[in-house]
Amino acid sequence: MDNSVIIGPEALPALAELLQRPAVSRVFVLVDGNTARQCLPLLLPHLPADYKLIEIPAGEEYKTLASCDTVWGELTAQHADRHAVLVNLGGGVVTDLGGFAAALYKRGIRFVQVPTTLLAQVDASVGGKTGVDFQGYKNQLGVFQAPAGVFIAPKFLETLDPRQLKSGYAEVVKHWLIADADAFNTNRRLGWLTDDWTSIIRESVALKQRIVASDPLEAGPRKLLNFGHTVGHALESYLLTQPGREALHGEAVAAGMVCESWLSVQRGLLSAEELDKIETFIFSVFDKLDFVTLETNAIAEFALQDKKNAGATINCTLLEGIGHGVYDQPVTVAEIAESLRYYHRLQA
Ligand SMILES: NC(=O)c1ccc[n+]([C@@H]2O[C@H](COP(=O)([O-])OP(=O)(O)OC[C@H]3O[C@@H](n4cnc5c(N)ncnc54)[C@H](O)[C@@H]3O)[C@@H](O)[C@H]2O)c1
Ligand SMILES: O=C(O)C(=O)C[C@@H](O)[C@H](O)[C@H](O)COP(=O)(O)O
Ligand SMILES: [Zn+2]
Repeated sequence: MDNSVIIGPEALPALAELLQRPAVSRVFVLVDGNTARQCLPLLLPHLPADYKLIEIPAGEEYKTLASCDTVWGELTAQHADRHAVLVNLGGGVVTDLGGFAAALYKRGIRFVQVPTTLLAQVDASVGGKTGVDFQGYKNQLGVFQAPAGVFIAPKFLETLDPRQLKSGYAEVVKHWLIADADAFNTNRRLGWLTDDWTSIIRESVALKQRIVASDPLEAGPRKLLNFGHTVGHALESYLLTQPGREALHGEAVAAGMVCESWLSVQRGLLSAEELDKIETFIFSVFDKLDFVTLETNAIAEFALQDKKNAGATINCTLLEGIGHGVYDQPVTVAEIAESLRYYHRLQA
């Protein structure tokens, strides 16, 4: 899968080189309303003069088939052929949706990822998972499809809102918790703010690539990358149904990691001391998500649609100690609801 990940100032010149190849008939650039204004100017010098822009509205609520319709409609109106390339310039919503739309248009055109949020640079642009939300369920429709390249310019982060930066940091912490205890322990002492995002991105991408290479289609070890997401996606999906209470993906995953760490303690896999370290670090970065005890059953039921499930069994990724994820651990809706009540009782 996408072995071609270029990180640093050389990323956009390398993209320009790819787009100039004779095998590329046309270049389309997918943006959302914010990346059109704040990221496109940095990319412009690296695009051919005759590129075409396709814009969708910003936000998770637009990660839908309706937005794909916009993309497919524009590609069709412009007579895009199979040699066209779609450049996805944005956060995880644009890279997930753009990759999915490209994979389906005329049974597949090439796409490249130019991630502009920390979350998309450390996680969403890498590994070939693409998709959209459907009927309120996260990434319910999607395909595994490798991009023709991933071009990561950390400079894009200069315009990113701090809340979005933190959201991306949750996936970095996830990578440490499942596979790198040393990095977790070092960074929890240093705190989350850094002036060297490039190193964090390089290490996170390398860690994710190693896991993806071992299991690109998520039959086994790739499920480690879903730590925090059984509960996190349930929370994110539930809160998306509550106007004004939406959580960012990373915020929901951060809460999910606390809940799933607690479940790991209940299974005897993780010690109470380790849970305490995880909670202390997570709450030093993230505010607690706001929900009430009465809502926990409704939230937990969203996990019945989790993609790791087998039949009626909800399979969760848990921690067998910090730095060691373990996948396919059955949990029940009642246990998930209990973990949410534990989270709710915690003092942030
Ligand atoms: N495919 C995967 O492996 C994978 C991994 C993790 C998350 N995801 C998905 O990614 C999505 C979340 O991605 P996200 O957090 O990037 O959200 P996002 O794409 O909604 O971007 C967050 C916000 O930041 C704005 N933005 C983007 N880049 C900017 C920049 N440089 N400066 C200023 N504003 C900018 C966007 O317009 C948006 O408003 C979720 O849908 C999640 O499910 C996918
Ligand atoms: O790359 C993966 O594999 C992941 O699980 C990464 C997750 O951070 C990401 O949110 C992914 O989109 C979740 O996928 P899903 O299969 O649970 O929808
Ligand atoms: Zn995620």
